[in-house]
Amino acid sequence: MTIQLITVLGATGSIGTNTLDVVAMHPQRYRVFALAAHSQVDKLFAQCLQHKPRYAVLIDPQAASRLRKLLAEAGSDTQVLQGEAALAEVSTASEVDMVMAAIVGAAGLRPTLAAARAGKRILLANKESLVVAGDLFMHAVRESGATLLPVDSEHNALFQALPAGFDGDLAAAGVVELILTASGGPFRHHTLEQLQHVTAEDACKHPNWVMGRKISVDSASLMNKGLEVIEAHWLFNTPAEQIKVVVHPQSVIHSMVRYHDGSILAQLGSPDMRTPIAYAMAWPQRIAAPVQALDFLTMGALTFEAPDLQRFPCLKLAFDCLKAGGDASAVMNAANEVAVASFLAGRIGFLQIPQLIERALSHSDLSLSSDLDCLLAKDAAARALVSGWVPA
Ligand SMILES: NC(=O)C1=CN([C@@H]2O[C@H](COP(=O)(O)OP(=O)(O)OC[C@H]3O[C@@H](n4cnc5c(N)ncnc54)[C@H](OP(=O)(O)O)[C@@H]3O)[C@@H](O)[C@H]2O)C=CC1
Ligand SMILES: CC(=O)[C@@H](O)[C@H](O)COP(=O)(O)O
Ligand SMILES: [Mn+2]
Repeated sequence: MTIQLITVLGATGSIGTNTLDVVAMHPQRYRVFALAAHSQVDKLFAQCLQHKPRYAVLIDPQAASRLRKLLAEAGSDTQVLQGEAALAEVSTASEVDMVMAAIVGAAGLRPTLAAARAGKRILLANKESLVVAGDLFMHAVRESGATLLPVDSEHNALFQALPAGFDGDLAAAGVVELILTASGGPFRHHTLEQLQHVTAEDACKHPNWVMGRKISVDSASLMNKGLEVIEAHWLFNTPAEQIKVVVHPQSVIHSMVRYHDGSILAQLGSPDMRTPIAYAMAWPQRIAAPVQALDFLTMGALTFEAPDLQRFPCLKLAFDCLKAGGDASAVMNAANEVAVASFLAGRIGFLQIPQLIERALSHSDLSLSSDLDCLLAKDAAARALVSGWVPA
């Protein structure tokens, strides 16, 4: 078996760490080419000692200098690169077979797009790449012949439940609709009054998944599901009208595909990202993943309910932006990133997140452009607007 080389963008995060768990379980199959992060030196240093990548990348120059010193003292051969351009370098190098795209937020777009343009096998966790620039990203994948494999648990489930070789023709595949499951987050039973007082710590206590702080807040506001609706639209060429969201608090069914003949195909599993990560790494084969097997006899009832758009308006905002097209989703995403960071920093309340996004959308001159520079300019403008509205 030939060993495949992987670059992990966002190596120190929740998805990055889970990816390295799967890599460590299959040393005869995978080896790390590069590990990249923003500024977490100590964690990246430990990962470099364990996985011995050829390159380590940090965005922050001081952090990169410190890592370089630590690795030299430890006698490591890993070379440290710094800055955004290095992310693209380690994602497009000719030796690289696959890129795990697990940087959080729109910051992940440029290197992931570079990997797409270079025709790599992309394991896509960074849903924001598709939310900001889905049209041009999918175009780049088609042009280069890159292989795009969804890691996000719902989209990985949909990919597994769609026919093999699905080419985006829903009617030909007999598909009626995609059904995304949502846990409902930690505030599923909260009233609007209670939602006024929740803290960042409350929001980061997801009932089923252990994840980074930004996506945890998105799950709590249902913006995560909104981002995922847009992600599903681009990945599976599915219009908003054929994407449904159902709240399923147990997070056992990861999503479903409804077919014309009345069949519904679902993918089930323990809520552990190492399953979709292993699936994407090995596809079309399957490899073992270090996850707990699902036990039907102890899991209890699986339940379903409709999402409440009054208490969680972010989901409706995302559907509206998808229907509007052009740069609306990029503006929404940028406003959400600033609002979530402000909430995590204790500067705004939870209910201000959708309010700030709505305000940003109504103050932006939305267009139907899908040009990268235009999208990035809209992203920057929305960030500046929302930052100006948040108390220091
Ligand atoms: N966590 C999960 O279970 C799931 C996550 N996803 C998606 O995967 C992505 C990653 O999520 P998650 O792992 O939870 O996030 P984390 O916050 O846990 O990790 C984020 C990673 O990105 C790095 N990073 C942040 N900003 C930059 C930047 N500007 N340039 C380079 N690297 C950067 C961080 O580095 P540092 O540590 O140095 O700051 C860290 O390695 C998100 O898009 C999320 O929506 C999708 C499905 C499930
Ligand atoms: C693990 C994963 O894919 C997350 O995106 C997860 O889906 C979050 O859960 P909810 O957004 O459904 O609460
Ligand atoms: Mn998900």
